[in-house]
Amino acid sequence: MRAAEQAAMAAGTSEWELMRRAGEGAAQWVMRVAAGRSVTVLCGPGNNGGDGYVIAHALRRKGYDVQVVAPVEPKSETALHARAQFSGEVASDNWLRNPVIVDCLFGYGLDREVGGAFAKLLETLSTSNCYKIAIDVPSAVHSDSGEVLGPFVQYDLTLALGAWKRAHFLMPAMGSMGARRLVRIGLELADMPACLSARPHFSAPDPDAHKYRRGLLAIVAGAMPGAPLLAAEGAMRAGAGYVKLLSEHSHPDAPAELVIEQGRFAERIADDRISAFLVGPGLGRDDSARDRLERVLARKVPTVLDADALHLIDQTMLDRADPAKLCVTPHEGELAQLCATFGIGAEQKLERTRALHEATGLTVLAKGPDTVLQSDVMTSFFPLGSSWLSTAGTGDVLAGIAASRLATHGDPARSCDEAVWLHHEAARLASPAFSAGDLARAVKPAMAAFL
Ligand SMILES: NC(=O)C1=CN([C@@H]2O[C@H](COP(=O)(O)OP(=O)(O)OC[C@H]3O[C@@H](n4cnc5c(N)ncnc54)[C@H](O)[C@@H]3O)[C@@H](O)[C@H]2O)[C@@H](O)CC1
Ligand SMILES: Nc1ncnc2c1ncn2[C@@H]1O[C@H](COP(=O)(O)OP(=O)(O)O)[C@@H](O)[C@H]1O
Ligand SMILES: [K+]
Repeated sequence: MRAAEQAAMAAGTSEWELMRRAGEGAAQWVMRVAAGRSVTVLCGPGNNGGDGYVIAHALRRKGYDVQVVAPVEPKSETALHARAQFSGEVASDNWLRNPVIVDCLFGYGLDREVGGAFAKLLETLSTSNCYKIAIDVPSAVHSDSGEVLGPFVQYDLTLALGAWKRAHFLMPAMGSMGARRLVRIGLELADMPACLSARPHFSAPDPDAHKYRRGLLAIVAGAMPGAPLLAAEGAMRAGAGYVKLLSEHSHPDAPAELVIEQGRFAERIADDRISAFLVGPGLGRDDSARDRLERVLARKVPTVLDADALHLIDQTMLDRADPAKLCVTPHEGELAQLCATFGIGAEQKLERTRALHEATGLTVLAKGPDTVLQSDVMTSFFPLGSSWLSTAGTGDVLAGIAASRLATHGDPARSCDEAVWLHHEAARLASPAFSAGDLARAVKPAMAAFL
């Protein structure tokens, strides 16, 4: 963000002009929400506070009753300029008298725990029943890590200025932001190493399609039958032309359209029409599970690794595989396990995800409310999914969808990206209180949203 702002300034746009665009753009949103009600703007010492004075000035010009509360005077030259323009009341007390509060205490310049008068203001804000708007990021949020460094405030609306920051898509910060909207200020944001995933687009199968051309997915079953069946239910609706379950057991409850192959595993996986594998859900962690995983990895076919496979995989197996064709889909605990296996010391989710990719070459889809995808080219973040997804088996469904997409085109990063969107849309359609089976069945109508 700083680099993009520096580039804009080097090209002739002043910092004041950027602040004016940011503040006036944000003020449009504030007015839409306030709809004539009185507004209090909290202004801090830096340029986030500067934005606050621009917002206050813009509201006042439109006839709004505006109170500014600022514990200290601005420190930066541009913020002082903004302060000088605002001719209304500026108080330094802790009395927030209006029904709409705009928080401009700190933006991405927050670099330490919030204390003193600023913390008191945020505490007052947290207990007030007013409508709360955060400008750029909530003021106690560290914009790079998503950590909350002060009193926790639940906002109704967060207006990101110029570009999304990482904290807009990382927990715990994202959980405090309410609705999130982006205010554009004309920055060039090409070649960013991180982005918000763009909605994917799917097409109907080609006119000359047949089941193998559309992709044959082989799901490796193991000790527990439920998880691979859930994965298969998702996979059959996510694009692959043919989904098979390779299993030693019979599955009397399996749907008729799911082909179950029993018999010698080595022969089954040798079929060169298989365009992707899914290994892990229900696999187990014994020697037989390890043996199956090793054999699949040695095939060097695009593969999704989930659940038990994430506990079994190690460097020796990876040395015999082609990591560029593999994606792993860990939840928090599995990510911790993978980091332990591959000697990664990072603490935070984003750093762990990136370090795991760096160390292994695997495409990493780190699941959770703040899902992060790390591939060779990009870190991707996603809009928030339904919190009803927090139920057992939904990860198996996600793995099935990702493997199905992988079977259709063979690109691990694209598969994971598409799978998150399909999973979220299926969850939206199946909500509320769905089971993993309901979710898998909702993948079919979810597909329609992306055609
Ligand atoms: N630089 C630019 O070109 C633009 C910046 N904009 C705004 O500027 C913000 C960033 O501005 P700044 O870099 O000035 O940073 P901030 O306004 O976020 O705050 C930094 C100031 O707060 C102090 N500070 C940090 N943590 C503190 C704490 N815990 N307790 C007390 N004081 C603390 C710092 O010493 C510094 O004085 C963005 O978030 C955005 O709102 C926008 O106006 C768009 C243009
Ligand atoms: N609170 C939440 N909000 C949004 N998505 C969630 C939430 N909790 C879990 N999820 C999603 O639900 C899925 C859970 O996967 P996982 O933990 O592997 O479950 P399981 O192993 O039971 O299948 C993941 O896709 C995750 O991103
Ligand atoms: K803020």
